[in-house]
Amino acid sequence: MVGGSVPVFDEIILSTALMNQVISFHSVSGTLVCQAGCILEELSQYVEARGFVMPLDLGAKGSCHIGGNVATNAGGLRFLRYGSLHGTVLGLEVVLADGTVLNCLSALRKDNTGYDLKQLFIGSEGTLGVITAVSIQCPPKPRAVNVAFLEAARLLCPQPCSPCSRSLHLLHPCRALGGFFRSGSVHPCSLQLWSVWPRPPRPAPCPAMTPPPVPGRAEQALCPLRTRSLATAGCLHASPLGPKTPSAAQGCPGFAEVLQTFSTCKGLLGEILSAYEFMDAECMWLVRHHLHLTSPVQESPFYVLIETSGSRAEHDAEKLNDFLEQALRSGLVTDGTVATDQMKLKALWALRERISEALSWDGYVYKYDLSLPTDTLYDLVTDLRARLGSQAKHVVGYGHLGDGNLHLNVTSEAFSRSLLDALEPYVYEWTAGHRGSVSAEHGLGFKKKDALHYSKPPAALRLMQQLKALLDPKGILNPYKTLPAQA
Ligand SMILES: O=C(O)CC[C@@H](O)C(=O)O
Ligand SMILES: [Zn+2]
Repeated sequence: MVGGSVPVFDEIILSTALMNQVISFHSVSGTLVCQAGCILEELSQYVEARGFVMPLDLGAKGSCHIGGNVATNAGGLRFLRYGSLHGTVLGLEVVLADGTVLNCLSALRKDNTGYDLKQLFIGSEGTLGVITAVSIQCPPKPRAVNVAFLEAARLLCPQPCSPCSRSLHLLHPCRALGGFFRSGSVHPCSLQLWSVWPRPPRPAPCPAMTPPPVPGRAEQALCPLRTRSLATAGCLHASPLGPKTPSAAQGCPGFAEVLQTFSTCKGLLGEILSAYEFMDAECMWLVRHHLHLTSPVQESPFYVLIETSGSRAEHDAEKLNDFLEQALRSGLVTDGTVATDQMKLKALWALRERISEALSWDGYVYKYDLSLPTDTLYDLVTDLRARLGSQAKHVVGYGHLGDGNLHLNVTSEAFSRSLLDALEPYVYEWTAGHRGSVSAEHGLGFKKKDALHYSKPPAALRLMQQLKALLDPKGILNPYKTLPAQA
């Protein structure tokens, strides 16, 4: 993503792949101590067999090493629940540039003895030392995991109908025309719609809705009190949220609902909420077109994936039902599916996790990984669509909304200098203008190092240079990366 581990000029590649042993695991505390070359997925399987989980999970889990995860301070899909590696890593063994083995491989939860040196190496991208072993706190394995994949709503029937006043809202007559209720009724991927609830009899179509002109194309239906087709959205008639701010409502219809769903979700799911991810309609198009994945919900400008992880299935299901009921009743969400079994969970996660892969099939990809205040996070995407026009093939936004992390990706048939010039420094300036970060979770590597000053003041850059000079005076550790040539 940022070329952090890619040799560019005269580097020597150092692989820790053979350092792949678990050193110890404490079955009461859940503290895992292992060598740096252990593959994340293998560690996950190891600790899961003992009733724990790794505090991080990434799309790249099948190949990435824990040492690299720590060196890059990888974020990923469990960040919302378990936080940053700055919190879960208890200790590190690091080889310094002069060959000193710095053994700070503590397994203690509390150790307030002076500077917390391990923190310097977490996220340093190998520029200050080579991580050779990691001590990490693993949380207990949740006994119940649910994933809900939802269509963020911008469609509300202006006429409340009695048959759909509770959780059956999903069977709102307006929706009976589309989605899972089309002929066949069960989606090819066989995910059951709201399998947590019994399926009620199908109600008659709502008279307030015009039937879709083409059978099965429910997205073309027009609500008479709305001005635009459901596919293009934009009509906020009867929105449960009332008037929106221009940025959230006019800039990107539907995103206000994504945000409001997140607030509702935090309030109602509380401690069992473990992921809140979002993707826009173009992402869905890409995974469908390039990877042939099928969407379990109808066309929508935005989709959200919510994961809960808890210790008692009934308790979690009850909480999730309450949340879904509220989200559906208030019209924040209009369609969705819930999964509890492994295969279905994976199928839903794949829609989100494989966006990056789908993008790489689309052409040349310009990638940005930004931290932004959530309420303005998507404005950059809409702004760029207008700015780039037909120069770009796709401008997409997705990411870890729960962490305020936008993955902004732009594709074009081939690399274009003029497109890059339209993107940079514009994206960085926009981000700095909103007090965001130019790298939320992927680091700076080779490609983003010169953008560091957009997120750090000159004094911080100077201190970083001084630390580098102190720990690696000859500049042999991951040279040309992370720090700009001149502070
Ligand atoms: O490719 C990207 O833009 C992000 C990749 C990864 O961090 C993800 O969340 O899918
Ligand atoms: Zn990510």
